[in-house]
Order: sequence, then structure tokens, then C-alpha cells
Amino acid sequence: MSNHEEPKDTAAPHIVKEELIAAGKWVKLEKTTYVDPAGNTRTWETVKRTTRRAHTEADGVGIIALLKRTLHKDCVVMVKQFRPPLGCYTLEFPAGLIDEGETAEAAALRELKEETGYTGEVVGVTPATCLDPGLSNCTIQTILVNINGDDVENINPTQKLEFVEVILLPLDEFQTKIDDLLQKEKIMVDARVYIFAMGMAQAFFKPRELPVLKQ
Ligand SMILES: Nc1nc(=O)[nH]c2c1ncn2[C@H]1C[C@H](O)[C@@H](COP(=O)(O)OP(=O)(O)O)O1
Repeated sequence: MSNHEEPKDTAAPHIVKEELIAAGKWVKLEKTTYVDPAGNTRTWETVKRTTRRAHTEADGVGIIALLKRTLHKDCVVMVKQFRPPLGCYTLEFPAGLIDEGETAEAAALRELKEETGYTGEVVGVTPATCLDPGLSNCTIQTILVNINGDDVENINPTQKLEFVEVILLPLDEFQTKIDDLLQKEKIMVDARVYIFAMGMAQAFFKPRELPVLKQ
């Protein structure tokens, strides 16, 4: 017989109700009433997109697109654009909302083409991941795409969006090049981009760093 008593699951946190405070065309604000892990009833102010589709896993996609060309370094395809909520230019992975009935993979290839002109091939897909869970229920799937830059359709491609600038950054200098951009201009870098850059720098330069080998 065990001395342990199984903990009673009396306080499994859950949502009680969601009340609309304000709604616009693209986003809405709700008051979320919930029971916290200690069993207390509380409220939270929650932002949601109005555009979420019934049968999609996520609101949108982010695209990590690698441009591969003979005799060139592999480059990450980035976009720079003015973002009204921040009031400044941002450096982001290409991204966009998933359309009705569209798969995340199809949305990624469509958005990549629209925003950068490149045609790619999907080589990896994440599950739905949250973006800012203390504020919003927004989710994305990140799609890893390879672009054959030697292919004729990917040589100097034209993109449709007037206000989106395409920036190619070499993968093996990704963090340094972003830091250079930050030095030169007032631009906000998307958190996912900078974290990816730090991960790449770690993988390239310190893959097996051991305390004993540190200078
Ligand atoms: N929160 C938003 N406010 C707006 O006024 N308009 C918005 C919001 N979110 C999206 N949009 C509009 C802007 C575009 O015309 C479409 C599609 O956006 P999409 O290209 O899919 O996504 P981003 O690249 O992240 O803008 O929706």
C-alpha cells in the first residue's frame, strides 16, 4: 500500500465564459472569465483575431525560407515593412493569414510568392504554436521552405507587394547581419527571427561547447 494520496484534481484551470468587450474588422477584445489552478475565479483581457477559420490549426503561417544558389552562401529570405501597431519598420520572416480551406503548407507557398516573388518547396512544418499567450490566442505554424535559386523562376523574381522590401541575409552570418541592420536604422526585429539567429550562431560556432574547452 502506498503512503501517497493522489492529489485531487479539484482545481484544473478552465475557461468559464468569454464576453465581447469590443470588435473591429480584424481583431476583437474579450473578457475571459476563468478558474485558475488554485480554484479561484478570475478574469483576463484577451485579444483574438476575427479571421480564424473553423478547420485550420492556426491563424497564420511564418515562413523560414532558405534561398540556395550555386556559388552563393545559403540566404534566409526576410521582409522589411512598416507595421502600424509598432509605428516603425520591422524585420520579419515572410508571413500571413491562412485562407479558408487552405492548408498551412499552401498558405506558406502562396504568401512567400506574394511577399517575395520566390517559389519554394516545403521541407518542414511545425505544429500550431502560440505567439503572445499573455495577450492573445493567436497561433501560427512555421513552415520551412527551400528555394532553388538556380531555377529560372527564382532568378530576380518580382513580388506583388509595393510596400514590402525583400532582404537576403546569409545563414552563416545571420545574427551579425541583423545586428548591422539594427546599428544602421531604426527597425524592430521580430522575436522569432532574433531567436532563430541566436540558435544558428550557436549551431555554427559553438555546436559542442564544453565548459572545460572555454577560453
Ligand atoms: N490587425 C489587423 N488590422 C488591420 O487593420 N488589418 C489587418 C490586421 N491583420 C491583418 N490585416 C490585413 C492586412 C492585409 O490586407 C490582410 C492580410 O494580411 P496577411 O498578409 O495575411 O498578414 P500580414 O503579412 O501579417 O499582414 O489582413
